[in-house]
Amino acid sequence: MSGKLASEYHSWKKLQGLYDSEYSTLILKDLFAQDPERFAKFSKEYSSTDGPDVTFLLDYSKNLITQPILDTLLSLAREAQVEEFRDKMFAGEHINTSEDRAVLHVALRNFDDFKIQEGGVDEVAGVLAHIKEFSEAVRSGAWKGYTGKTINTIVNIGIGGSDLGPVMVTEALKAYAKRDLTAHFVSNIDGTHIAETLRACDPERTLFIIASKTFTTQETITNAESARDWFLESAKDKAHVAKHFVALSTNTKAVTKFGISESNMFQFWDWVGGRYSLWSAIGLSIALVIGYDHFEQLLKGAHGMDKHFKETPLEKNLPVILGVLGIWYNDFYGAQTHALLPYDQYLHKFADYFQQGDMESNGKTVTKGGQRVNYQTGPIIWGAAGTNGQHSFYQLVHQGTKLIPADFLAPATTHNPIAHSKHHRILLSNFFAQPEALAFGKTEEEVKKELGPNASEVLIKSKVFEGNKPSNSIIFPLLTPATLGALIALYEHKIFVQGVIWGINSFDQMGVELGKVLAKNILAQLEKPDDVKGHDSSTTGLIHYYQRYRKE
Ligand SMILES: O=P(O)(O)OC[C@H]1O[C@@H](O)[C@H](O)[C@@H](O)[C@@H]1O
Repeated sequence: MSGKLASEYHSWKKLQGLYDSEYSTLILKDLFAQDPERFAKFSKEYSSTDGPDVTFLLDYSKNLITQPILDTLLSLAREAQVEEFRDKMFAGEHINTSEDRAVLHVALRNFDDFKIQEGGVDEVAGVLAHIKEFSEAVRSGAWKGYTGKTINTIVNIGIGGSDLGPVMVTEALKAYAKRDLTAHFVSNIDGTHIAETLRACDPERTLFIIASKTFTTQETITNAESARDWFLESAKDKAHVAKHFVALSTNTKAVTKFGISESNMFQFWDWVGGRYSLWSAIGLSIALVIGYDHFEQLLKGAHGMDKHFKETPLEKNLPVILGVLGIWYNDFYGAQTHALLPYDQYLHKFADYFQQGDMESNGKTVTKGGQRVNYQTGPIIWGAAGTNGQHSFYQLVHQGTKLIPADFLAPATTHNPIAHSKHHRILLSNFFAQPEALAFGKTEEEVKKELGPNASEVLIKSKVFEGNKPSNSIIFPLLTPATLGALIALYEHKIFVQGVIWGINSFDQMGVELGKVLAKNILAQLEKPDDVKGHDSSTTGLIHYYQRYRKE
């Protein structure tokens, strides 16, 4: 972020010119026909340079680009000082300017490789050791509940970044899970969430993990208090809380006030953003479910990607390539959304996770310098696991009027090769087929030939696929903890690159505050109709309607 609006950059203007003059000739079918080397030119294999072996292929050849367009997109990244800002992030500079904070989730998975200056960074190893010791004690059965029984259930109580990362990763790495330890995740303030979860829990064998960076989040604290009340109905003595409640937080004072002792608190620091916190103490539930060693592999896989992002020239830098391709569609093609489509059931929460990761980071209208942008910023992120999506929303992606750039992800091999991997081969055939269909479509001539001479004009038209829909494909050998770590870090850095180009602060989240303030005010007015004051007629009418049915 050089203080300019992105649209003021020379490369931005050049891209607009390229779009205007070449848009109509950017036809994937032609681009592939013209250049037999297109796949070789526009695909890259990632291989980690240290730590656990991670490799994957990123194929970005099915994008509406030529080499000059990609070069100009990379010039834009350079002009926006992506490299300088990346280096500032890794150096611990306070690039989260509105909150005057460093942005150092990379320090949580650094293992002493990069030199990072910031208070707390030297405590990371100690917290990891605490996570290791505690998770091993619980998993081995050495940690006992208040009646001397082992723990067989964990309940992570958190929301947003204190929930979505652990949920996504524990689902993604279920193949590595300890099967006799059940994990629940309670996030919603709706009492149904905690009530239904507690029905499945035995107070003598349940560990509650209260995950909250601030330890002030209304949903989390209310759910935690209800869990504690439920626990004490059986345990009676408050002293037993120590064996069944731990906290993950930056706020020691609030944690101890809640009744959790400091020795059962896992610390992290204000330079860890909530949506970047699964690598921190917030990952305790992950370590409990998959074991500390696998958790460390996850971190090391991410570190490998950090190294790639930090040290690779922009032309070969995968997060940068994904970032600028996203800008091309978002800002020049006018695409509103971006779909994440993993062909892996284990990754069924991947898009949910990056809804917060991307949309809370880059859903901003004002630059770091306080100017209103005159271009689009963060896209709407959505998606679902393949092949389920094919039977629901793909119709619109293929034949609707909207351009939806998509990323397809899949493992070449599966943890569950049932029926001699028949399922997996069918899954992968769809993973290969969908981007092909999106890119190349089906012409009217092809449809006519298929339907024969008697087909009606209307039927023919309805079966045409215009194609020319862009996508990236990412294929990796197997979904291991280290591979998942690298993939998450890939997307984190993509989001970073885009935020720098748009000139926004990707690391605050002021936009979630107003609703919280209004809800607090309304909560105090819910009892009596006469208390309802200061609202528009719609809000007042809605609250009055509720009051007709209100119960204790
Ligand atoms: O971990 P905490 O402090 O309870 O916060 C949970 C979430 O709270 C939300 O309000 C924030 O927008 C998220 O970024 C955050 O992850």
